[in-house]
Amino acid sequence: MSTLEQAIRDRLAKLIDPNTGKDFVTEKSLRQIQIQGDRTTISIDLPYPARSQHAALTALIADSVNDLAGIGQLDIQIQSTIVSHSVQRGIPLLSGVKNIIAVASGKGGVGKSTTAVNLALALAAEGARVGLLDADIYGPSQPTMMGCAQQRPDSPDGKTMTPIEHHGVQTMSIGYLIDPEQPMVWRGPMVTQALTQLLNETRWDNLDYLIIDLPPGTGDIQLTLSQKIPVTGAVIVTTPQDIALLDARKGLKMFEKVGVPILGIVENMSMHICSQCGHAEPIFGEGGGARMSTDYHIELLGQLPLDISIRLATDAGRPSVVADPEGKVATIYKQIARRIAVKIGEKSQDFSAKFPKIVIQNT
Ligand SMILES: Nc1ncnc2c1ncn2[C@@H]1O[C@H](COP(=O)(O)OP(=O)(O)OP(=O)(O)O)[C@@H](O)[C@H]1O
Repeated sequence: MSTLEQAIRDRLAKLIDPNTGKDFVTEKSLRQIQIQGDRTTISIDLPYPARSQHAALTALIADSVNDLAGIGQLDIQIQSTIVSHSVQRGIPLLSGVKNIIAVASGKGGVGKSTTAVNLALALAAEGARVGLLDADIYGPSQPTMMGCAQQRPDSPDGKTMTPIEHHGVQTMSIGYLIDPEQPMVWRGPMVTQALTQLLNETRWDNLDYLIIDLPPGTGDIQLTLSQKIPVTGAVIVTTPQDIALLDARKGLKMFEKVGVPILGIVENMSMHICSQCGHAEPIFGEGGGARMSTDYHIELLGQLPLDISIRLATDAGRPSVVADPEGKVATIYKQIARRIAVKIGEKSQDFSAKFPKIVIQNT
């Protein structure tokens, strides 16, 4: 290793990636340093998608090494590689999907589907390949929120379905297959079967992340699903209200029971901001998510205001991250999505596909 290469490595070993809080050497994202004549190329390979961060990271790295003697013309290349991470023991990974993120809530109406759809869009905006499975079988709202309620999935082989791609996300929902006017009167085991079928019989195309919008609650359906689906981590959506928090706590316990790690809590409808005067009022209480996060040592990933623009955007089939990508709300969703991706990137990798299966036979 040349003196210059060592000097660059030493600088990057002290430089903190603001997204992970770790230096570039510890987070193993420094892939290569190439010095050819008066040209230096530094290649960074991040474990999380970060298109919106490329300019800031490039400037940060350039600033930290620019003064080194002999660096010449500096070229900083940043890319992301998302790999599969471990899931519950004994459950095989799903073909075409690297990581599954379950979005859950203890009770209905807290904004779980709105959060799931915006997180999926935020990860896609950062450059990841993303899918969204609407498992909210009693109230499939994703087709409307994603603006593709009129579409029907194709089944070229008559056995599997091609997901419907919209706003850059591959989607599947029971809502595409049933008459939305007909109430669903399915019992627990039928729901679980329908959902696992929907998940397994969709031809997910090389996804980095599949977001699953789980049915609300913590009953048998949710428990069975979390035992059958290979989940990398779960996100719990709650409002700051006590009752919603009590239910969210049950959600935490449920995932703990089946060995699914909790990536964090999203507090929705944290504060109402008056569209007329800008006055902020905590309609659903204050600080609940933060208390829960402290009590259970779980990260509070972010807080969304109760904002009419969020409802209008999802009703119109263009969720906030698509409708106003640089707006305040989209920025919060993108921050939450990045935190989730970083947390997944820190988890241990799943090597099951890389190692041969060892079978010990008794003779
Ligand atoms: N932060 C917010 N500000 C304003 N409206 C919101 C917000 N979050 C969600 N909503 C609206 O609240 C309603 C319920 O949201 P959503 O369908 O996402 O909840 P849910 O928890 O998935 O409900 P369910 O599980 O019963 O389907 C929707 O009309 C949505 O547009």
